[in-house]
Amino acid sequence: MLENAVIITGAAQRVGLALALHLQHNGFQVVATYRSPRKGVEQLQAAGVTCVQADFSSTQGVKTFINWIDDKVKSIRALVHNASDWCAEKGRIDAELLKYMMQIHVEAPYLINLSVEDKLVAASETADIIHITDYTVEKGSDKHIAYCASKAALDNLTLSFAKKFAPKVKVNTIAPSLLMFNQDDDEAYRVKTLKKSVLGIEPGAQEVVEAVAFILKSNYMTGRQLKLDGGRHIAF
Ligand SMILES: NC(=O)C1=CN([C@@H]2O[C@H](COP(=O)(O)OP(=O)(O)OC[C@H]3O[C@@H](n4cnc5c(N)ncnc54)[C@H](OP(=O)(O)O)[C@@H]3O)[C@@H](O)[C@H]2O)C=CC1
Ligand SMILES: Nc1nc2c(c(=O)[nH]1)N=C([C@H](O)[C@@H](O)CO)CN2
Repeated sequence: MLENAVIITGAAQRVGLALALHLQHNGFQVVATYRSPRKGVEQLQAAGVTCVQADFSSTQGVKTFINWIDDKVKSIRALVHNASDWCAEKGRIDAELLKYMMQIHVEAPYLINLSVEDKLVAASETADIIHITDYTVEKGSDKHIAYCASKAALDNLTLSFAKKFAPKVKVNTIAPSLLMFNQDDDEAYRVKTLKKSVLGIEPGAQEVVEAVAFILKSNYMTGRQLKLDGGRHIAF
């Protein structure tokens, strides 16, 4: 069974992939979830990461992953809830969209956290849970309403689980604004988005890698947020 595992959800691409490879190369035993085979999964496997197929869009999918952890993992050093789907309303009035956003951003972290408390406490040092949210939690979003509400709920889980799991487990939020554009983001969108912060850059996945590294080394931060937003809150 895996000991002191670092579990990262949705780690087959972009931020999760960069984080998983960094931590694996730095001596941690990483477990990465993915939905569909792709180049990133091959990269992770080549680096020695344990890759697990998991889809959190249903309660059964979450429970299947929890059962895998129960069978294969003795203790957990860190649990990073990175898996996410950035869905916009696009004019839809759709209860299913809100349910889906709450399913993957809230129910999955909630059930997984509650189910693995014993394995977090069994780690050889203080363990960490990290919830990756979004800057828009503090401002709202008129285009990603359900997404933003679900990330706000995820941020609130940080407060509850930090209280419930102290002192053996620290629980914190990383709240980014722009990290990485998507391939289909056009030039006009990129220019507009970069102007939203006073630093005006696309920092890339490394910003989250450094933030996670800080939290893992911290002995005194829990129930708090690291806001990685280029000063977006003071831009206007
Ligand atoms: N990129 C950015 O600029 C910003 C990102 N964030 C947050 O940072 C984190 C990382 O961002 P980024 O790398 O862009 O994320 P992605 O949009 O690339 O998604 C990360 C992963 O989530 C997984 N995922 C999506 N839906 C499900 C599901 N139903 N079940 C299981 N896994 C799922 C996907 O795994 P798979 O591909 O294997 O299906 C995907 O690889 C996210 O939480 C995001 O909300 C916040 C602000 C800005
Ligand atoms: N799961 C994801 N969440 C978010 C993404 C993404 O690509 N995947 N991207 C953003 C944007 O970069 C936004 O922060 C700036 O336009 C937000 N969340």
